[in-house]
Amino acid sequence: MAAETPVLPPPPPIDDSCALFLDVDGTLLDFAPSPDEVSVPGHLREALRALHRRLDGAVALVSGRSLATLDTLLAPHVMPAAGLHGLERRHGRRGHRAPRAPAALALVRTEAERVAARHPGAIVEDKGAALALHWRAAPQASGELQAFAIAALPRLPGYRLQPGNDVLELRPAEHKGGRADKGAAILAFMDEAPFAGRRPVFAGDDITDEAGFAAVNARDGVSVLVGLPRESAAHFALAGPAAVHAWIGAQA
Ligand SMILES: O=P(O)(O)OC[C@H]1O[C@H](O[C@H]2O[C@H](CO)[C@@H](O)[C@H](O)[C@H]2O)[C@H](O)[C@@H](O)[C@@H]1O
Repeated sequence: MAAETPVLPPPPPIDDSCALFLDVDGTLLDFAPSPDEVSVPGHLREALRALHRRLDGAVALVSGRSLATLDTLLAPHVMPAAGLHGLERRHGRRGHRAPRAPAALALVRTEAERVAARHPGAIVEDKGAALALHWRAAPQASGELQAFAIAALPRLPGYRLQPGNDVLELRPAEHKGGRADKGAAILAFMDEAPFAGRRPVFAGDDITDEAGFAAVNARDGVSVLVGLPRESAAHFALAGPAAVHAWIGAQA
């Protein structure tokens, strides 16, 4: 008989010694049929602003979205953030840009769009250096889109597949020869004020968030899996974005 997925306890309250790292889709925001259809509730903007003040600025978004998209979603609030699963990072004047897209990616995108066009609701999201093939609103496209991405991978040297929630991405594996994942991004923030010296806390829902969980666990931090129970390195769990909003909105 297969071992049951353990039921994880809720995370402890966020206190003033924490450095808080937050995934976006599926953690702060409810999923929508397409990337452009998400909505950011007013109370969430307020909670993020209040936390930013309370933790002396030690709050960052750690997302698969691009920094430009995160800024648009949260405008006018501009937060420290890592985008494209750690391929880009911004903290004031520090951080690094995403690598340039190789010329071959443009042709791969055009071909992916042709595949997606056969399935109403399927979406190709151009994120610059990364390309995401979405099937949330077109589940029947899942097999064809995944097969396309797997077949296209050898045409993009240095790229790898990034699975996610009803999505498969083609993305650079590394950046400037170094690790480019959510864990590396969190550790880079933790080397900088005002994050340094605090206890890292990271909440996320997806496979890409596992690298973040491992990073905060290694620093005796708090790792929070959001959503349905599954095998994970996280030590704590919350049921979904509404529970995350209540947690980050509560005073320790
Ligand atoms: O790391 P995250 O901040 O969670 O970003 C992961 C991906 O999120 C977006 O896609 C997901 O959310 C969409 C909107 O709810 C949904 O339609 C899609 O099915 C999800 O996979 C975003 O579009 C991707 O670029 C991010 O990598």
